[in-house]
Amino acid sequence: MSVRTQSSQPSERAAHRAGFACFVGRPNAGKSTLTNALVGKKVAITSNRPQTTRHTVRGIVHRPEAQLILVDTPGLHKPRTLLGERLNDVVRATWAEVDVIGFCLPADQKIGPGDRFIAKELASIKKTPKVAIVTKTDLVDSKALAEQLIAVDQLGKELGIQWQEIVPVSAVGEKQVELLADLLVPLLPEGPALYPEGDLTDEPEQVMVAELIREAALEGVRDELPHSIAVVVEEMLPREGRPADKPLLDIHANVFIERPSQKGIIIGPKGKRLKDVGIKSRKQIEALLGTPVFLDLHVKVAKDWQRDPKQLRRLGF
Ligand SMILES: Nc1nc2c(ncn2[C@@H]2O[C@H](COP(=O)(O)OP(=O)(O)OP(=O)(O)O)[C@@H](O)[C@H]2O)c(=O)[nH]1
Repeated sequence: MSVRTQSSQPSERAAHRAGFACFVGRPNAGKSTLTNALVGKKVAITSNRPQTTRHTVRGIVHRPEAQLILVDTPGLHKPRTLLGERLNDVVRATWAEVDVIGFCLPADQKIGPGDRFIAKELASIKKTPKVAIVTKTDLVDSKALAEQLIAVDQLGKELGIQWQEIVPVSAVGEKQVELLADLLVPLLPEGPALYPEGDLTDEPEQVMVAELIREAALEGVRDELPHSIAVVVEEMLPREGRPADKPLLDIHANVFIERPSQKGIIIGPKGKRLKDVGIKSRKQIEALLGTPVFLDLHVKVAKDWQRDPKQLRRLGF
């Protein structure tokens, strides 16, 4: 077993590398947080609720010797609806395309059926190199961490997966995040940068804005509601007639729910909840886009959108 704890210096003569990596793992494994920590800016959506990452968001790590493009996928899970099936298809398609897969397993939870389900699927993808990433190491002591590393090693042996590395990291504690990048880079193919320097993601801004609103709308709502919310940004336009040094971006977005009965939950008493969602997501959007924003939110009912292929397409799935 090779568990890395020290950063290595890139050799000066190393060829430039560029390629794609994706993090997989069960919901809440810490994939989005790790993507953010690697990229250094909020691009993927995190939440303490499972399955909030609906869109494939790419974060790009720029280095003098390499460009690492991170594809953040939703968690693979037992599909119960058409949306669930589509999400799993997205995950598998991503696995087949990338240069390296990072399998995230939280340090503070025993390896369970959810992890095994994903690991078995991973074992069937022979060609793509796989790195096991033990996340959230700040939540456990060194003894528990050592046990988890051994369990991950054994899981690989049991299923016939050869981990290229087993790397413990803490995205929140900023531990070993750079090391992880160091270890992923050599697994990428040699080649020039694929994106201009400075790009953090190629996800259309509107999709990222919609995700930020969705993230805010999910907070503090009932357990059954998260899967019933979708957000579509209808329009993003600079306000006309503003002085050049005081721009304002007008954003009009619709928050879709499945049933009229859910409206009250989203809007809250006297509209307070929706107002809070607007304030919170506006701040995030302003931070992301670097410009003051006027955010106009509307709640709409799209009946049973998770089960209706037409609605799914309209909502961007
Ligand atoms: N203490 C600690 N918490 C973490 C760490 N990484 C992630 N978390 C928390 O774990 C929860 C889930 O993290 P996410 O990054 O959203 O997990 P995910 O795997 O992307 O989840 P899905 O989008 O549901 O698949 C959040 O509450 C994070 O704050 C870490 O390194 N340390």
